[in-house]
Amino acid sequence: MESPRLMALSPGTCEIVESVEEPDSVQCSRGGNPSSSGLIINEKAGNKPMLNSRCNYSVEDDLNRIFEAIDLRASSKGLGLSLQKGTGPSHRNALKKPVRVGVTRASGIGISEPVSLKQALRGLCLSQKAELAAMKRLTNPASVTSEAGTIKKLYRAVVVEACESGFPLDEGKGSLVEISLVPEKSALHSSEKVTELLQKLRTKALDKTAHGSPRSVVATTAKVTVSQILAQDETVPEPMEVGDRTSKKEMDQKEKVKTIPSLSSSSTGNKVSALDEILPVSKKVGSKLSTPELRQKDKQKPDSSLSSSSAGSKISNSNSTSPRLVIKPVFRNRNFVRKKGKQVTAASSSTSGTCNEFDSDMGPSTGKLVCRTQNSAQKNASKESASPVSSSTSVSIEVSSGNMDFSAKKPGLSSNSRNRNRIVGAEDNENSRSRGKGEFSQSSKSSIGEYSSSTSISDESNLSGSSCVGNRPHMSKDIRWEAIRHVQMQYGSLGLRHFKLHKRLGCGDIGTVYLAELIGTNCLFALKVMDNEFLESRKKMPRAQTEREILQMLDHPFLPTLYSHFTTDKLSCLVMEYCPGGDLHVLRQRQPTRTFSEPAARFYVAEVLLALEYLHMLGVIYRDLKPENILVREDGHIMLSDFDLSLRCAVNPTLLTSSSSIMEPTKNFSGPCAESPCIDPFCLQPSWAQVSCFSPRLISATAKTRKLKSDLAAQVSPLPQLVAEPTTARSNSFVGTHEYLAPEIIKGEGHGSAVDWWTFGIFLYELIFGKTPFKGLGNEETLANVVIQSLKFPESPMVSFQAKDLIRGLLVKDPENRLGSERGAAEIKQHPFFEGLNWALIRCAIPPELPKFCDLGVPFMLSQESKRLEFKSTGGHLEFELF
Ligand SMILES: Nc1ncnc2c1ncn2[C@@H]1O[C@H](COP(=O)(O)OP(=O)(O)OP(=O)(O)O)[C@@H](O)[C@H]1O
Repeated sequence: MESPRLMALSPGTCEIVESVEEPDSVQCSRGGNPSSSGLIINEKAGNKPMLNSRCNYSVEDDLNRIFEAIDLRASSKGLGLSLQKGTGPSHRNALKKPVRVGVTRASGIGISEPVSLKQALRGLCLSQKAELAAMKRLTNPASVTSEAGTIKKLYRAVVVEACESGFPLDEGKGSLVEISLVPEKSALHSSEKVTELLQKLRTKALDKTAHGSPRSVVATTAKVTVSQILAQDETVPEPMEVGDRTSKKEMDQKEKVKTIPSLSSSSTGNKVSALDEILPVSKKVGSKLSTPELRQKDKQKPDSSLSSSSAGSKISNSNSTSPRLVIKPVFRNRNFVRKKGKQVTAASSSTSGTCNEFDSDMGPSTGKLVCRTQNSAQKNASKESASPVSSSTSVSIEVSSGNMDFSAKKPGLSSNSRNRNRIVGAEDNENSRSRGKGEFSQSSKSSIGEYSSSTSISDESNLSGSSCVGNRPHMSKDIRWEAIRHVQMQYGSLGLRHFKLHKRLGCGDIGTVYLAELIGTNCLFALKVMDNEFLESRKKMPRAQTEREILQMLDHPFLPTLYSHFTTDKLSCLVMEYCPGGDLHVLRQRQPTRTFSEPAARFYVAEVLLALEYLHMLGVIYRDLKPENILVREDGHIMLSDFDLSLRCAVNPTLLTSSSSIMEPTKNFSGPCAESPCIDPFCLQPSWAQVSCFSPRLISATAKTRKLKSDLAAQVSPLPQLVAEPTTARSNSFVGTHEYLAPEIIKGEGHGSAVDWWTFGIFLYELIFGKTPFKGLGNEETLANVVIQSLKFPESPMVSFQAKDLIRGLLVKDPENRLGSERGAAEIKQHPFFEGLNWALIRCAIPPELPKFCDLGVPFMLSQESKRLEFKSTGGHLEFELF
């Protein structure tokens, strides 16, 4: 039977397919119609979801019950839960065996004792921040109601099925208990052009692979551009794909209807920030504005409506003949995901929504051109003068209808081109989309953003309140909160007029960032100014909204704090934490060798990893990792910035339990023994060990003993594993930066959080080797290389085996076999490259030394004598000028 929700989807808006799979938490928190709740479990069994009462369930209680149930069954047999390989539908689950966590996991949680979620998280070695994030999410009333309800049902399902089947959990052929608390969400969105391109590319790659060794493939493809491939392919008939695809599509459609009956229609709600609610509406301001403090009146506008969606949740029990209990989400079948992705890709290609933006992005905008020119000038200026604020500096913003014209004037500046693979949206128009980086970046890899509003899954319940003030525990003592509050209280609202702009820090795809001082407070902020009309006309409003929504959620030492945001009739502004150290791209170039030492790289990637882990736990797939987006704080620690290309999706906390299986998956370790039993005579590692054979030879004897002990401990006492990252979320958006794009994005196969681990691998590679691994002569070649070319390491600098092994594990082209794809950041943290790193205390670690000429000369608190900017009205344009 066709789901009414599925029918409600608008044709081609594949993202809605994703957005409708919102957990029922949304329903609960919004008092939504219970019938539209996505939960379908037990309904057929007559167990009506207790929609009212379930809001009171405690996650911990439910988890405890699960653990108790597991414990009972396990202990009654005197065995731990055992994972046995099965066949059929649940076979895949056998492959999803968690790699056991080391010693630390043995404490805190155990199967023999019921444990709380908090304990479980602790035991899983999650960093405190990550733990807080997960706890916060789970203690969020909306999440609790959803997840507690779901867990309860899962619990029932486990117990009922176990009882009915008569098989205890540890008996029979398989006892993997895999519990997904919420369904995966797929943001299906595609670029027809790129999909088509890569379809051909892939066909070509396969042909090549079939006809030669990988090495010869590499050698050949290095010279073949995508256009050449396409040109050749035009003469070659497509191999029966069309018919197949149609029938596949139909089958997929049926499958989708059959397996996802709970797809719900998306709902849209207007979101008015708490700040906006609190603040009175100022007088509407005209196009002419004069001095910032006196004449600028910001009209506080309610935030644009955010597309919200509710989602269905489905938990299907495997009807395997074996006594396995597998409770897994619909999209666990990744083949299905792929099919679905393709199907939606095909469907969306008939609509213009996505492509419109893609196309519109191709055209150069006046604003962007001006911005680029000026940026070049400014970049040069930063070379010539280390002084961040010079008296001769002039920064102006011009806002004209439809276009945003940013300009920064510095006398005597020459252009300094630093285009590195710059395109956004179209390969043939790369120069039109240059992204200025202000003084910080001297080179930039522009982000590709084929994006539609539906990709952004707005979920108000996920936002920790729209007020940005005072709800960031880790920054609660920050005087900047007080400063903002003070101004708000004094003037009733916060607006542009309360800031003086000192200089432009850089401009991106959707706005320009200024170093701004809150007048009268001496506090500095990074003020991101976006032109509403420009955003609307370029269909970039969803990106701006996504960024703001994500920023509002963040509370992490390696992520920016959003202090406030306000909207006038012309501009949208984000008041963010200012990061004075520049970005890692520039910092790398300022290293004597233009590369970071391995310890320095390890430090930076470790902090980035924690930030990504936190984001994933919040249901954010970052998608745009690159050195340019890693800003350096005053204290040398990092801050991941720029979230407009991020994907919001449901977190899919998964409890993976396996036990006696001592054959831990080694596929994620790409050492010589990763794929098959080790035949290396020097390999001392037992065949069941989870590390590749290089470990015994490279790690210390103590570390080796510790490892073996922990492995043995894990063997005796296997523990359930909580994976709280969106490992199965899916999107088909074509977003990212060429050199950093994951193969699955390029191929348009649908991607999930594993793209962040791919970019993480490229990122580490670039920090260490000073270049990205697949860069071609042009963007097309780069894309082709990403998909086809095998990974190679330069001979210099000399890099440890661990570093290379980590990169190899991350840069696995198949996302399913990529390190991190199964258990997220936890998997990566355990890699020997990070051996000895104290994750919890990394904030207190001493960061790599910053070059003296870093932009740290800008005082955190400006002196009263500092230069200031004022608004100036010039014929309909809004200008800020330094005088
Ligand atoms: N909080 C901050 N502190 C200091 N500089 C910042 C801050 N945020 C942004 N910048 C600078 O401003 C520039 C523009 O940032 P922004 O996030 O708008 O765009 P972007 O990173 O260039 O990319 P995109 O076009 O994808 O948005 C950045 O390159 C960075 O150098």
